[in-house]
Parts: sequence; C-alpha cells; structure tokens
Amino acid sequence: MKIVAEQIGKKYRKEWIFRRVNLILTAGTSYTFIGPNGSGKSTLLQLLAGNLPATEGQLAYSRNDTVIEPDNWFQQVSIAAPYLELVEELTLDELLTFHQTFKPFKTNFTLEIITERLLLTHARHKEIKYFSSGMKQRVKLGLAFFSESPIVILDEPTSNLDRQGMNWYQEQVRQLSPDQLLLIGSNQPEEYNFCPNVFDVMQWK
Ligand SMILES: Nc1ncnc2c1ncn2[C@@H]1O[C@H](COP(=O)(O)OP(=O)(O)OP(=O)(O)O)[C@@H](O)[C@H]1O
Repeated sequence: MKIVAEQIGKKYRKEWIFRRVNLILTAGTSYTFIGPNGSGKSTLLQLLAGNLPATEGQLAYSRNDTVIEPDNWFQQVSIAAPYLELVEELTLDELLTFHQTFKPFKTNFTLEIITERLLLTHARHKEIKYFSSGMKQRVKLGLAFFSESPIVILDEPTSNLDRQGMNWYQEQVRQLSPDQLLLIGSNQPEEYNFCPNVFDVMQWK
C-alpha cells in the first residue's frame, strides 16, 4: 500500500493551512505528524484519508503498483479521531455488529475476541452512552486497529486514556500487521515514540 502526495495544499477561506506537501507513505512502517494546536495535523490526516479535497496538488493511492480509484479509498482506511463519534444509543455488541456490515474485522476477529482485546468483555451489553471517556476511546481505537484496512489513521490516539490505556495502545500498535500503513497526528511523544518517521507540519507553512 502506498500513498503519494505531490505539492498538496489546503486553504480555508483566504488562509493556507499548509502548502507544497510532498510525501511518499509506504506500508510496513508508521508516520507521525506533529505541530502545535491549529497547525493542520487533523486537516492533513483528513486529506490523506481522502475525506477532504485538497485545494491544490495531487494525491494517489496504489497497491502493488496498481492505482486505486478515489471512490474506493474509503475501503482502504480506518480512522480513529476525536471528531468521529460513536453511535451512543447502541450497545458495544450492537456497535461492533453494525460496524462490520460496512467494514469487516480482520480474519478470526470475532466479537468475543474483539471485546476481550478492548478489555471490555464486561460491558458488551452496555450502551456506549454509559461508557467512560477512556472506554469510548478504546472502542474508537479498536475499530481502527481490528478492521481489515491497509491504512490505519489515528488522530490524538491516547486522549482520555490513563496509564493502563497508554500501555494498551502501545501493545495494539505493536500487533498491527507488517503490511499495514499507520499514520498518526500527535502532540504527545509517548504516542509515537516507536515511530521512525516524524514530520513537523510547521515546515509546510
Ligand atoms: N472547516 C474549517 N473551516 C475553516 N477553518 C478550518 C476548518 N477546519 C480547520 N480549520 C482551521 O485549520 C487550521 C488547522 O486545524 P487542524 O484541526 O487541522 O489543526 P491541528 O493541528 O489538528 O490542531 P489540534 O492540535 O488543536 O487538534 C486551524 O486554524 C483551524 O481553525
């Protein structure tokens, strides 16, 4: 899996958030985008996910040198981000069942295994609206980690997680498949201390 960004720029009204972003992102490793609040990390991740159009430049997805059409990009990507909400009226089991109707989980990942990996076996029949913020965050991350997606995008992955949650996050990252591509937006070194490719978005101002 490969994402190539060429001269990508994004402008909101009259303000350029970033310009001239050139990146080649390849599976089997991770990339982290850092920068102060409001610098454009989330916007860049949304663009790379194909959720937002670029104002200028080109973005391409390919797999084994075969181009993937933009209409099919969404099938390649799983995202966990603060601005993406869970369906609060559903129980955890209902949410996972609903989720897998449009984004299947990895092979052999049954609801039992997933809820165990989430450390939430006891809460399977509880509605999400009654989960603590840390429990919700683990669910969001789990949907990204355990779905069958070549690209995993995590924006502020450990917000609301305690020490145990941080250790859990690090463990799940280690268990990602070697053919997945991991993109992170972060301001906290502990979220990306394993990541060999760190870009400061301020370089693209
Ligand atoms: N829909 C929008 N319309 C106008 N401006 C926007 C919009 N979305 C984001 N912005 C602006 O783009 C800039 C970058 O925002 P973004 O959320 O990408 O930053 P960030 O680095 O992820 O910040 P944080 O660390 O606070 O999450 C900010 O100035 C923000 O106000």
